[in-house]
Amino acid sequence: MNTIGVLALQGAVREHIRSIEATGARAVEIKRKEQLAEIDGLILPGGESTTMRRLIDSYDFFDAIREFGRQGKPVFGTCAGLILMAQEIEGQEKAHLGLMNMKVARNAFGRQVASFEADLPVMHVGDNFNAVFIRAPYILEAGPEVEVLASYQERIVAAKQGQYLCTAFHPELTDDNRFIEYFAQMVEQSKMKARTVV
Ligand SMILES: NC(=O)CC[C@H](N)C(=O)O
Repeated sequence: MNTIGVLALQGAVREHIRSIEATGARAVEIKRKEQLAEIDGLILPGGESTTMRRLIDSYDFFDAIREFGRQGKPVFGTCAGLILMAQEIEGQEKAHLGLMNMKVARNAFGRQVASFEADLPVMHVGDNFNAVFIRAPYILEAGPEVEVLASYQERIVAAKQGQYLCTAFHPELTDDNRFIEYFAQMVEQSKMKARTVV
């Protein structure tokens, strides 16, 4: 059985746990970096990226998460998690984990439309995915190795780069489990690959 962890320092953790369990995988709240050794994939949840970064540093997660990804293990960032994964953040001198070759803008849909829903076609996932946006970022620029999975009003809102996956919206807030199932498949494939290498 595959085990997927959710970084549980801040943000929408419980909803992700529920959606992971709906795929049949085991779900674990990750509160200490040592727990990363027990999981096959990691979710960085929505919340507040600056606060989450502060907690990542105080709990010494920074290098541990980067190393987790470098081993080829899948990491999925939603909303604030997407911001954490970007190599560049508009208007900020420094990025956070820098796992994906992309530049992102925070709170990018403006105040009036801070939260909204849209039904989007998502590559590999399917049509009419109910995307819930909450003070969402979007991807301003993506490098050639980044595959765009979904856009909304010509802004990129979901992407994949190898073992890294991210969404500006919150798939864990809907009952539609197709997105998390896609991530669970990435986790399964990376485990199979690791087995054949050994
Ligand atoms: N729902 C969310 O995760 C919002 C992200 C938040 N606006 C940030 O900049 O971190």
